Formats: sequence, structure tokens, C-alpha cells
Amino acid sequence: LSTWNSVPQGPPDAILGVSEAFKKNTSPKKMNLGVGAYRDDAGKPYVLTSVKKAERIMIDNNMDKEYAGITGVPSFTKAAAALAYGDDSPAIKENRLAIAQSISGTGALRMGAEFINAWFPHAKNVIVPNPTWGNHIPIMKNAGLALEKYTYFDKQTNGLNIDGMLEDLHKAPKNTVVLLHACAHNPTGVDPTKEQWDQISKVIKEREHFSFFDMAYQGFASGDCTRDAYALRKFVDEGHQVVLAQSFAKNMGLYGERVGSFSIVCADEQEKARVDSQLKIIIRPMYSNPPIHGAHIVSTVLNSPELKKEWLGEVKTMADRIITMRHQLRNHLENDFNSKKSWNHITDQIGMFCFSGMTPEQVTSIKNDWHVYLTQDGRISMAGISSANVKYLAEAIHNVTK
Ligand SMILES: Cc1ncc(COP(=O)(O)O)c(CNOCC(=O)O)c1O
Repeated sequence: LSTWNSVPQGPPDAILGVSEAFKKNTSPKKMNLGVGAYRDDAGKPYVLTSVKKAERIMIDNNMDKEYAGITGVPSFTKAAAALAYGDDSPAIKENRLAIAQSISGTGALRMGAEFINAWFPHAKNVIVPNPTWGNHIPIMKNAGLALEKYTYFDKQTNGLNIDGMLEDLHKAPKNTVVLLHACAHNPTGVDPTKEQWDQISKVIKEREHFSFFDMAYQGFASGDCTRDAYALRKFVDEGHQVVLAQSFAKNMGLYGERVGSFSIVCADEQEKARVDSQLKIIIRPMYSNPPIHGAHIVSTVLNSPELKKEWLGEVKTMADRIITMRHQLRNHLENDFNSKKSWNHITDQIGMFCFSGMTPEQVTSIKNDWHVYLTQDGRISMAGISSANVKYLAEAIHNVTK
């Protein structure tokens, strides 16, 4: 009998399964609205010019391939922290921000969950939005945390159910870890307003909850890195000792380079040193030390004023293209196909995704009858839309929803 005889067939990943089905389709009109990766208006992946320039500089510098330290490339983590928390962050100025490079955002989330499981001084409970990025659930559970969901999306309005969210945050046991998407919520595209963030901060403070921010889209949501970091920075200003999972996959187009960071706001320099030592103890037996190439790209871009300026322009261009597609899609639905349904949520939502409100049956119909592929929850990855196919998509959505 084979050693692996008892290994069962696992379920396919909901998101990647969509791309597999898309690849098998032969229609010239087919559209892949599944995977959350940016495409330009020609439908092609986009390597940023600022990234390519940084790589040329790195080659000219004849960089070696030595190991990075356990917590990664220092010039990267320093620049990443400033981008997230702000150049004038007191936590950074007072040297009390512990930060480690991670295997992109996923690695940061797992590192954070492992750290919480090891050192959080209360019950290891985490609550995540309903719905949330699918991978959040196994990441937290596999690290040993007890996971529950809090109300987030409102099916009636395709927006935020703020009252339901605040009620669930209030009901959760004291000292619960609350996972928060800093901007560009995945899969709904629904973000709290500034006023709503202030309400959320207040309840979290009252219940002495702990905030775990996931910021995978800074700059990619509104086109403005400062604007997209509002919630994170406001919480820190208000005295929350947050932790942050940061990713450069989308905003710098570094998907496969796996560049991210995990950071912890500490009380003082001495505490930061102790926390740092425990992060190293978690990382060492996990993957020893992180890949250096992507970290050097981010460091080169962020530490060069002109490359950083070029990058900020490019991330705004990507965000603006998505926002333009939102307005065109809504406009076609309302004015070309005279849909009688309300589509304001297409332009009210922000970031990579639009939670269309299409039912699983409608998702199946739009796939079978119109060759449009998206996840069963009705999430549309907006980057799959271009000026060439936006009207076709509107026609397809109208026909399956009327
Ligand atoms: C909210 C969130 N956190 C974290 C991550 C982690 O991304 P990475 O590990 O690539 O940095 C992602 C990446 N999502 O992937 C796109 C999709 O849902 O189709 C994410 O959406």
C-alpha cells in the first residue's frame, strides 16, 4: 500500500479555479474577472516603469546574493514602515515599531497570527469581516486562533452595514482581535467612511479589542497612499497598539516577488527589542530569511525621490483606470441598456473589486451564456475590464439580472 494512499482530493481554490475554467474557454469574447491582479487597458499584466528602472540600478550596482537577516532587508523595512505609518510617525521616531519583512501580505498575516497565538495575553480569538478574503480564514485557523465573523456587508445596499458591524464589535468578548482591511476591502470594495472609522475605533477602544490591520492595497484604492492609510494612522494616533500586514503585490505590481512586511506598534524601544527577538524566533524555523530581490526593488524605489515620485504617479494611474471602468460600466448599464436595477454601488465601491450583487445562479448564467468568468460570490475583479470589453460586460450583466 502506498504511503500516501489515504491522501484525499482537496477542494480547488475558489479564485484560482475561475482562471482554470477561463483558460479552457475558446470564445473570443471571454472575460476573466476572477483573480485580483491588475491588467492595463490592453488586458495585459503591467510591470511598472519605476520598478524596471530600479532593477536596472540594482544590476548596475552589482549587488551580491548574500542572505538577508531573519527580519529582512533593513532599507526595505525602514521605507515600508514610513510609507504605511507616515514619515512623521511617533512610533517610528521613538524607535518603538517592530517590523519584519514577510513573504508578501499572506506571509505577514500568517506571521502576525503566529505571533498573536504565541504572545497575545488574552483568549486567542480573532473576528474577521463577513465576507472577507477567503485566505484569511485558514491563515488564522492554521495558526491556532479561534475565528468568528463580524457583520460587514449589507446585501440590501451593497454597502457597509455599519450598525451591524458596531453591534458585533460591541458584543464580542473584551480583548478580541479584530481583523480590519485598511482600504479597498476584498471582496466587497466597500470601505468605511472616515466618520465610520472613528465610530469603529471608539467601540474597539471601549471593548479593549486589538486591531490587526491588513493593508494590501495602499495607494491602489484611491490613488493616494496617504488617503488609503487614513484608518491605520488614525488608530495609531488614537493610541491603539495595532499590528499591520503590508503588501506590495498590487500597489507596486510585485505579485510574484512576494514583498511585504509585518509590524507591531510597541510601548517603547526596549519592548520593541523583545518583540523583535520573538519575531525572529517565529521566522527562523518557518523560512529562515526572506527573498531579497523584491525587497531591494521597493527599497530602491522608495529611497529615491524621483523613482518614488514616478511610482506614486503609476499607482495613481492604475487606481484611476479602475475608477474609470467603474463609471463606464455603471453608465452603460443605466444609459445604454436602461437597466431598472440600481448600480450606484459599482461607483461607490473602491479598489480592485466590485461586489456586484449577482446571485450564484446569475454568475453561472453569465459564464455559460456570455463567457464572463467571476467567483461565485459575484465579485468582479475590475482590472479584467477594459474600454474594449466594458460595454459587452454591461450587456451581459443586464441580460442576466433583468
Ligand atoms: C485583503 C488581502 N490581504 C492580503 C492579500 C495577500 O496578498 P499577497 O500575499 O499576494 O501580498 C490579498 C491578495 N488577494 O489576492 C487577490 C484575490 O483575492 O484574488 C488580499 O486581497
